Parts: sequence; structure tokens; C-alpha cells
Amino acid sequence: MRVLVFGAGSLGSLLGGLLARAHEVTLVGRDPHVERVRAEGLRIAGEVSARVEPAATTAVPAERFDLALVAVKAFDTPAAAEALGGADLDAVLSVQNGLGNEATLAEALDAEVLAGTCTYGARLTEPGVVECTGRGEVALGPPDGGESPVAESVGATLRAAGVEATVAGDMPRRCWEKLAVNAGINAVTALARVENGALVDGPAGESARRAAREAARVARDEGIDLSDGAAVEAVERVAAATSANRSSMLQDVDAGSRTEIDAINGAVVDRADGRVPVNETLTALVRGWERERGLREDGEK
Ligand SMILES: NC(=O)C1=CN([C@@H]2O[C@H](COP(=O)(O)OP(=O)(O)OC[C@H]3O[C@@H](n4cnc5c(N)ncnc54)[C@H](OP(=O)(O)O)[C@@H]3O)[C@@H](O)[C@H]2O)C=CC1
Ligand SMILES: CC(C)(CO)C(=O)C(=O)O
Repeated sequence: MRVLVFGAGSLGSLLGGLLARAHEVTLVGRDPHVERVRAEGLRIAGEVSARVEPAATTAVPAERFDLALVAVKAFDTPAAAEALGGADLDAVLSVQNGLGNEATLAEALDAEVLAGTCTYGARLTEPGVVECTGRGEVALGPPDGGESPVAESVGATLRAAGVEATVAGDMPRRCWEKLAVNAGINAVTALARVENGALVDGPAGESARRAAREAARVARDEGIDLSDGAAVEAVERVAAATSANRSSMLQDVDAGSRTEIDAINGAVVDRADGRVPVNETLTALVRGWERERGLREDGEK
């Protein structure tokens, strides 16, 4: 299979590298990572060890691909959609966090767009080297739920390369559960400057549980079967399982980089029919920090 990975940062390089064990993979990313992969190949370290030689480029080639994996941060999805329009794609799979990525891609692209959730952990440690910080799985399927032969075929493509993959008919519920987890953990850990484990029994944990309950309520208003209890249980389970992690939003704040607040807590606020005070506060605080750092465009909320 010919696979294009748009966004060869941490997760894109890990999944692209794993897929390159069985498929013809092209990574689209930035220099100096792209240059190094071209010259020396890509090394996967950590929980998986491999050395692979995918193609690597900084622009989408005007060629046909069976599958495009989208692994940019959520705020880059509109640009990804535009760039991917230059290729001929059969299927597109978003493995990003946050809500709304699939809709942005589907609006712009003439390909079947699938929703994905990913629990692999990845970190680009230096150009040409990606660390697998945790083995997980990719769940994928149609964004509105149900079955599709394209989803089955993409699942088989991932599994053929040894990537754990589940083809799921309930992606709306899975995406909302992951969103509730990220809405609970990410902004709270970023603002409190604590590792995920501090939410299990620390004072910031109640804010995380409240944010997750609000997300579950908005999900139910959209017809998704996600109880408050299930959302809170998911936050507590993930915080305990990743207790030593600095969440991706805390890492972004540490690095002085833009966060995915708009697609996580901001998405809960945008979709809420009524007040979601904890998500409103978390969103405003992180956006306020981004604004002060000059990370938000003029005119953005
Ligand atoms: N890392 C992880 O373990 C996991 C991440 N996720 C999700 O996956 C998504 C990606 O996360 P992550 O891999 O950590 O993010 P990264 O920032 O490491 O990777 C994204 C990469 O895409 C590049 N990029 C963006 N726009 C373009 C473009 N137009 N052309 C070429 N390259 C581009 C970025 O470069 P630049 O920064 O220079 O713009 C960056 O190198 C997020 O939604 C995240 O929440 C989900 C599960 C686990
Ligand atoms: C699951 C969790 C919270 C792990 O840190 C994550 O997805 C993130 O940090 O973005």
C-alpha cells in the first residue's frame, strides 16, 4: 500500500515508521527531520526498536496514495486539508486529538475520511529519531459510526505492519470519551504545572473530573451514550496509567508553543447548549496565555 503521512512530528513519525515496515510510506514534515530521514533513514527507539527508510519530503507530492494519515496538531488541520488536496487519495485517517478534524478534512477532500483515536505515545527526540513512549492502539472507523469497507481495509493496512488497530463502529462515542479525557487532564495539568498522576488524588483532580463531566453532558446532548461516571472513570484510569506523563498541553506550554485548547476544551464550549463553566474557564486561561505569547492570530477568540 502507498501511505502518505502528513505531519511527521512525534506521532506521525512513529506511525509512519511502523507502517514503513510493510508499506511504501512517504513522510511530509519539516527540516531538519526530513533531511535526516532522507540521508540516514528513521530510527524508532523506546518500546519499539526499528530502522526504516521511508521517503520524506516537505511538500505533498502530486501522486496517488491509498491512505493519508493526518498527524498535525489540530490548529494545523485546515492547512493540512489544503495541502492534501494536491494528492490523489483513496482514504484519509485523522489520528489527532480534539474534535472537528475529520469534518475539516472531509469538507476539503474528495476521499473517504475516517476518524481515529490513538493511544500510542511518541516523542521526536532528535532529527531522524522517534521514541515510542508507550505501545497503544489505533481505533478507527466512519466519523458518524457504522461500518465501511474502506475502514476495514485501513485497519488491515495498519495490522499488516504490526500496528495494533481496531475497526470500530462507535467512533463518535470513542472520540467523545477521548475528548473528555483530554478536556479533564490536559488544560488542568498545563495550568497547574503537574504530571498526570497529580490528578488522581491531588487538589486539581476535582477540576479535571468536573471538566470531564461537562464534556459528557455535551456529548449526551449530541446523542452520544457517555455517562458522567464513564467520563470520570476514563479520566481517573488514564491519569493513573500515565501518572509520570507531562500531558501534551503541559509540554506545549513548557515549550512556549501553541496548544490544542480550541479543539479540546474550546470544542466543549462551542458545542454546549448552556453553561460549561469549568471548560469555559480552562479555555479562557489557556487562550489568554497564548494571546500574551503572540501564539494566536489577530481576530481569533
Ligand atoms: N505525540 C503523541 O504521543 C500523541 C499525539 N496525538 C495527537 O496527534 C497530533 C500530533 O501530535 P504530535 O505528533 O505530538 O505533534 P508534533 O507537533 O510533534 O507533530 C506535528 C508535526 O507536523 C508538522 N507540520 C505541521 N504543518 C505542517 C505542514 N504544513 N507541512 C509539513 N509539516 C507540518 C509540525 O511542524 P511544525 O511544528 O514546525 O509546524 C510537526 O513537526 C495531535 O493532535 C496530538 O494531540 C495523539 C496521541 C498521542
Ligand atoms: C492521554 C493523555 C492525557 C496522556 O498525557 C494525552 O492524550 C495528552 O497528553 O495529550
